[in-house]
Amino acid sequence: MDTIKVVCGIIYQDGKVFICRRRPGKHLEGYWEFPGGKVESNEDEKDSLSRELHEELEMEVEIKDYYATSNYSYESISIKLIAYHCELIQYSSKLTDHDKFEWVSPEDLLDWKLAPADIPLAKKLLNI
Ligand SMILES: Nc1nc2c([nH]c(=O)n2[C@@H]2O[C@H](COP(=O)(O)OP(=O)(O)OP(=O)(O)O)[C@@H](O)[C@H]2O)c(=O)[nH]1
Repeated sequence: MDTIKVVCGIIYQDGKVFICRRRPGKHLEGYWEFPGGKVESNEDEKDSLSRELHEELEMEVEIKDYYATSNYSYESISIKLIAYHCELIQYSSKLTDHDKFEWVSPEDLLDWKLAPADIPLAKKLLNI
């Protein structure tokens, strides 16, 4: 089975975490996710995360430690979602692939309709 490697950021500001909702027309539209995107072949994961956050959100972060990896399998494809802790430097509120964003308390994360591979990352933040 093919595996898609995706990187995402667990981005904090004032104790809250950034999530955004995939816009209509996108795969997984209406689902919330930690932002990021596909890692291109031969691309470093952190470079990829910086690039995606800049392209999709005009967001700059300081990428900190590796956090965790979540694997999720569909019928014909698997997603390997690799997460890094990040600290926000700045963002512009511009959205391209998303139609909404929120800063949420970690304990409220599971109240949002998260994409399937993002759910274990949210649970790990809550130690459940
Ligand atoms: N974060 C996340 N991504 C997922 C999950 N399941 C899943 O298929 N994906 C896919 O992983 C990819 C994430 O990369 P991306 O954000 O660069 O995707 P995209 O749709 O903008 O890229 P594309 O326009 O090249 O398809 C998407 O194709 C997304 O649909 C999931 O549970 N969480």
